[in-house]
Amino acid sequence: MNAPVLVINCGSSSIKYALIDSTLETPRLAGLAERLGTPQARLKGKNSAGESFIQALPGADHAKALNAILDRLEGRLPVAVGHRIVHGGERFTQAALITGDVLEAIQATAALAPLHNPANLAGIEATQTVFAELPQVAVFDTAFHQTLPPKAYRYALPEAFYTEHGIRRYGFHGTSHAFVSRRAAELSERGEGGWLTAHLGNGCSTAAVWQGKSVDTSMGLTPLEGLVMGTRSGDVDPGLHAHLHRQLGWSLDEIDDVLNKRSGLLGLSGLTNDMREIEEKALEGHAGASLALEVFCYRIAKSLAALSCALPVLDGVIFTGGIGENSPIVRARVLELLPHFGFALDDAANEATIRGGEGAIGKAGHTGPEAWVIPTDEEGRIALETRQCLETFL
Ligand SMILES: Nc1ncnc2c1ncn2[C@@H]1O[C@H](COP(=O)(O)OP(=O)(O)O)[C@@H](O)[C@H]1O
Ligand SMILES: CC(=O)OP(=O)(O)O
Ligand SMILES: [Mg+2]
Repeated sequence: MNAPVLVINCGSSSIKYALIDSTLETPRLAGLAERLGTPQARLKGKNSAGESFIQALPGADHAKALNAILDRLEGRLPVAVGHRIVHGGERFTQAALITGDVLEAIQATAALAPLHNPANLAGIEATQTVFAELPQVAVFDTAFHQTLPPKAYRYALPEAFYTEHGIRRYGFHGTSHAFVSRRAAELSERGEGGWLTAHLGNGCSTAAVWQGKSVDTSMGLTPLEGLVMGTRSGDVDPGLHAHLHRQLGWSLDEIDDVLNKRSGLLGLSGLTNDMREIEEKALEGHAGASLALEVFCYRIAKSLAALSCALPVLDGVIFTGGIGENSPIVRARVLELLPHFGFALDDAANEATIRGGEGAIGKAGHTGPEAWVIPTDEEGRIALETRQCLETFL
């Protein structure tokens, strides 16, 4: 089965797409429809020759954007569509062929990922209209973390919260943590062993992976728990909600909005959610940007140290995502904050590993835990799981 899979990652106002064949070749026919539903809506991407294009799609909705994407596939018809679905609850431990029953289950978890699942569902609906004959597969961010033991996934809350309402830690970015930990097992002489993974993009999370299985992770019931992110606060005192409500009169929607959309790097710096700009301004001496960078790195280090408790042996740490792949400053600062772990950073390798570079950034011959940069490939992994699902079910 060599025909390509169309991978779709639908957000509330954007659709990321990639057409991926079974060899996972690059450059890929891939792109992003953004600002959907506004006069500035546009499609930008790369054709199969690797050339960039931008196409204005004023006022386009998801369905219109999908039609424009279809026109950009250069006549290569996909064999299936693979959708990134952020929350799959406890039901989905692997990818699933999308049937009426599966759609209902995804709808039922929408309340647990209000920023992500409703948009994912809109994407499935629009895709089912535009690509009516193609099988559609759901690949879940939560699936890889379904191997967490109860001590890692249960909150210390009354039992009925879990048994009656499904309130537990689920974890996200599973395709990315799975991809980079498998890749490290291939690249490193240490093999599967125990790896800490740090996915640092707009959303950020860490995971502990023991012998290929996720055993703990920083995100929880929703993708708000854990690290400092672009606009998300990550962990705060749970008492904050009652305080904001009782003392300051904030509504639940306002609290949700500030923690998800106005906090993180943006909130701390008062400037931006973009790490490139944070680094630039911090270098110029901007106090807010410097603090944002410091808190961001400290919280990653603290999370990695905590997750190391889930591993019998620590073989190494892996950085990935837009920040993890491109920021030698963040990687160096995080490792400096973990002196007891015995990492040995090779400064030259760290500085040189950017823009899609893959490799070890620890000193050669060092016997302590390794440090790696591994570019993630969530789309490639979704295409692979989509193919495997088709082979099982069709
Ligand atoms: N050269 C760079 N240096 C530092 N940060 C970078 C660099 N390039 C990209 N980033 C950061 O990566 C983040 C986006 O990560 P990415 O994985 O692309 O996001 P998403 O989660 O939306 O896929 C942004 O904070 C961006 O500033
Ligand atoms: C789950 C999550 O945080 O996803 P993203 O990084 O795409 O926002
Ligand atoms: Mg990304």
